[in-house]
Amino acid sequence: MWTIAVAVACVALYLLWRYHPRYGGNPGLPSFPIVGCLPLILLNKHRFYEWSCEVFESAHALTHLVFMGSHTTIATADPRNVYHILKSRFDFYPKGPNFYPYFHDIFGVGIFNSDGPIWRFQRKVASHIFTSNSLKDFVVDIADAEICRRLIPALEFARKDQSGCPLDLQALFMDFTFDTISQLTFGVDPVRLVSCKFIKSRLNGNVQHVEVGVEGGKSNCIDCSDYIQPNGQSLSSHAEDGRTLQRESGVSYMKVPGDLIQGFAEGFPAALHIIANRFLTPKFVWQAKRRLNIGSEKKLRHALKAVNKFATFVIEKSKNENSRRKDLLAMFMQVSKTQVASLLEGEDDVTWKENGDNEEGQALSDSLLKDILLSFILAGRETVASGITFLIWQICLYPEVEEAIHEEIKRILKDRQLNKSGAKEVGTFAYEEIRKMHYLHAALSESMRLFPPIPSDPKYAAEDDVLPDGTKVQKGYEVSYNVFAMGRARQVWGDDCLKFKPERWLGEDGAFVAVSPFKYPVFQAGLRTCLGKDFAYIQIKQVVASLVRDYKISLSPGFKPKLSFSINMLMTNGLPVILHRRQNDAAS
Ligand code: HEM
Repeated sequence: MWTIAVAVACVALYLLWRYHPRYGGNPGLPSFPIVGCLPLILLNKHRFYEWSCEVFESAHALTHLVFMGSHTTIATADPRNVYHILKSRFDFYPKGPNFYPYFHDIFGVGIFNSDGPIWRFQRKVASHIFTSNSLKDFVVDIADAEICRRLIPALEFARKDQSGCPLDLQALFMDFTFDTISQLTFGVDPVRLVSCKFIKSRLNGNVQHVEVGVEGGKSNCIDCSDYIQPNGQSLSSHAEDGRTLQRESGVSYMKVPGDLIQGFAEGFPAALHIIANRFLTPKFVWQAKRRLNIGSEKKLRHALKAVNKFATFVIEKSKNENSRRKDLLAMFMQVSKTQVASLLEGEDDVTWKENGDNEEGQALSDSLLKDILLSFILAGRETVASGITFLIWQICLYPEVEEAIHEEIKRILKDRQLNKSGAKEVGTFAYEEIRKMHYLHAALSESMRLFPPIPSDPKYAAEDDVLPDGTKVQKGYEVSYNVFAMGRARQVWGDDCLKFKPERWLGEDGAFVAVSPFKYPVFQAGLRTCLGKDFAYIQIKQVVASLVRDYKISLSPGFKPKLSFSINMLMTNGLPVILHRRQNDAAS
C-alpha cells in the first residue's frame, strides 16, 4: 500500500516538474527547485560551451531562459538582441551589481569592472591613448623583440631536445603574452618566457612542466645572441640583468626587484583563477570564506597582496622617472588635470573623482591607475594567448590553410627584398607588412568565430524591457550573449557554420571583408568595444606569421583539445605539438 502511495507521489511530482514552464518544461534548459540548473552545469562543466550549443539547439531558438535558483538569465545568440543590448539600449544593460563584487578585489573600479560616469571617464582617456600611432609602433616593437629573442629561441631549444616529448605551445604563448602585456602596460619586463624553459605535455592530459638546460644554477639557454635568424642575421641584444631589456629602439624598461616581479607574475594568474571559481560557487559561500579569510579566499588575499605590492612600487617609481618610456602607465601619468577637467565636462556625477583624487599634481589617483592598469593585464593576456593557440591548432588541422598563409608570407618577403624595406627595422614583420596579410587576418577571424577568446558576456537588466525577438526581460535578470554559440549558429552563419573556412572573410579581390560586430561580437561591439582589438590582431598575426615562416607544426598524434570552462577560452590539456624546421624558401 505504502509502496503504491510513494510511487504515485513520485510520478505526480515528476509530472509536476516535467511540465512546469520554469523547471522540466523550460524549452531551453530544465532546472530544479532551489538549485536551478546548477547540477546540469556542473555535470557538463568539462564540455560547457559545446553543451551550451546543444541547449540552444534543443530550445529551437536563438534565445532561451536559464533558471539558476533565485536568479534568471536570458541566454541569447541573436544578433538583433546583441545590437539592442550593446547599442540601442546600452544604458539598460550595464555590467551591474551582480558582476562587480566578483572582480572588485583585483580590479576595483577599473574600466573592466565599472559602469556609468567612472567607466565613461576611463573609456575617454583610454580611447585617446589607444589611438596614438606611437603606441601602435610600441606594440609591434614589443612583440618583435619577444618573438626574435625569446619565442623563436625557445622553440629552437625545444625542437632540438631529444626526449621526443611534444611541446605545449599554449603554455609558451601564455608566458609570451604575460611578458608583452606587462611591457605594454607597466613598462616592466617580467621575462616569463626564457629559451631554457619549455613546457612539455603528455597525452594523458596532464601537463608536465619541464625545465631544461639549467646546470648548477646557471642556465645554458640558447643565448639570444647565438640565434641566427632565417635571413642570416644574428640577434645581438641581450637581457641586461635578466630582468631588463634595453633595445636599440631606445625604449627603456623600468628596473624592478626580482621578488616583486615574481610575486606579480605568480600572484596575478593565481588570483584570476580563484576569482573565476567564485562564479561556480554560491555567492554566500565565497563571501563567507572571504570574511573569515579561509581556504581559497585566503590564498586570493595572499596573491593580491603580491600583485598590489608590485603595482604600487611601479606606479611610485614612475613618478620620479623622467625616461623615454612609451608604455600605458607612462601615458596615463602624462594626462593633465586640464585634460581630465575637459573630459568630465557635462558629467553630473563626479563624486567618485573627489574620493580618489588624492595625489598632488597628478590627474589620476594611484588607486585608479592601479585598477585601470591591472584591467589591461587581464584584457590582453589570456585573450591573445587564446587567439594564437586556437589559430595554430586550426592551421595544424587544415594543411591547405597553412599553405595559403605560407604563400602569403612568401609574397610579402619577396616584396620586401624587391623594395629593400621592412627587414632592417624588425626581425619579424613591419606594421605595413602585417596589414597586407589579408588571408592570415581572415584565418584568425575565422578561428575566433569558432573559438572566441571570451566565449560569453553577461549584462544586467537595469530596467524592464522587451528584446527585439519578443523575449520579455525583467529588471534584475542577467542577459548574456553567448559568443561561442553565435559563431556556430546556422541561422547566423549559414549551413556551413561549423566549417573552418577563412574564405568566407575574403572578397573576390582577396581583401579582407569585415562583418557587423553585432553578428561577430568577439571583441564586443557598440560603446564598449574592445580597445585593444587592433593590437591583438597585430600581435597574433606577427606571432603566427613568424611561426609559419620558420616551422611546419604538427599535432601530437591523437590530440583532442579540451575546452576550458573559464572567463577565457583555453585548452585545459594544452596544445602539444612537434616542430619541424622549414627549408627556408620563405626568406629566400
Ligand atoms: C584576441 C584578443 C582580445 C579579445 C578577443 C578581446 C575581447 C574583448 C571583449 C569581448 C571585451 C568586452 C569585455 C566586457 O566588457 O565584458 C574587451 C574589452 C576590453 N579590451 Fe579586449 N580583447 C582582446 C585583446 C585586448 C588587448 C590586447 C587589449 C589591450 C592591450 C584589450 C583591451 C581591452 C579593454 C581596455 C577593454 C575594456 C573596454 C571597456 O569596457 O570600455 N583587449 N575585449
